[in-house]
Amino acid sequence: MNQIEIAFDQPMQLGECPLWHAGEAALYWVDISAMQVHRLRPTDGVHAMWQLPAEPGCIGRHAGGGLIVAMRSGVVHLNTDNGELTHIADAPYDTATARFNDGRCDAAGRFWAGTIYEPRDHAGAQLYAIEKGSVRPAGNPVTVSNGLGFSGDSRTLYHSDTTAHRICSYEFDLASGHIGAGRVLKQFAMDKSALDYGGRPDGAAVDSEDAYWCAMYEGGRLLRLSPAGEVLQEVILPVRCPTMMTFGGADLRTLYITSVSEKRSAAELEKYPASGCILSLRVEVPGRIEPAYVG
Ligand SMILES: O=C1O[C@H](CS(=O)(=O)O)[C@@H](O)[C@H](O)[C@H]1O
Repeated sequence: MNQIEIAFDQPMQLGECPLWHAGEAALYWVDISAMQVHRLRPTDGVHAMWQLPAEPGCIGRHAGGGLIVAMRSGVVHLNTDNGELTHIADAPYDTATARFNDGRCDAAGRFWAGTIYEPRDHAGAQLYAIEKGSVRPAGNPVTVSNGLGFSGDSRTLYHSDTTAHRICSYEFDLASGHIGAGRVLKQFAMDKSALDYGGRPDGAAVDSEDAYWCAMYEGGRLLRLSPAGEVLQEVILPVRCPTMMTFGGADLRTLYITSVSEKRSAAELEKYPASGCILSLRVEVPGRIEPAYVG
């Protein structure tokens, strides 16, 4: 197994949504709690940060340049040249109890963003498709929407509910954006106090062999699952709460992983001093270039 390295050593509070921009050879990600978007050019270490007025749950490349950003308060375009924000869509939920969470673009140029229902007492969150500035709910209600991904042929959509410890796969029609029949890809054990607790599924990325990489929050590991849900590989991490990964580098074989430092115990942070940092790991099978939002 290749060595895990620290790609960016300033800890994020709630690092999420790493996104490789191949055209810029740069890694973007968000710190949700700090209300920031970050960019790092790994070749020369140049780093930039944009401070936002609300928590960004997820980002995608925008075909016109810059990023689409799903913030608690609504969806915006971030001009990464001058920092300007332009409204795309209102938040389709009560911003007092929910915010956008994990998301990514599909190959037809839609942006998919799910929400997190913060009281976490019922499935009050939802996945949304954002297309030409309009937002529509899609898929089954969840409590914490996460793990969105697409197979290479775009005929499968992956989606997880972190709270339910469950990853599902659905039939997907790229032309219409319709989500069809689903099945459970993997159900994880839910007893958080068990000594062998392995964590719950957070963000994900699908590689070019259509394996589903999944960050196991509070599990301190990544899993690589086959399209049938078998565990093909496990990677133990030097953090307990990884949140998501993306494939980057010129060959798309560097996995960049975000993680969390906020609301973790002093003992955990002492044991895992890399908590919140951006980790990287060389892998055998490359990922794919992330599609962009076409507006
Ligand atoms: O806020 C977040 O927290 C969840 C983890 S959990 O709800 O506490 O289990 C994480 O999955 C999510 O991505 C993050 O935004």
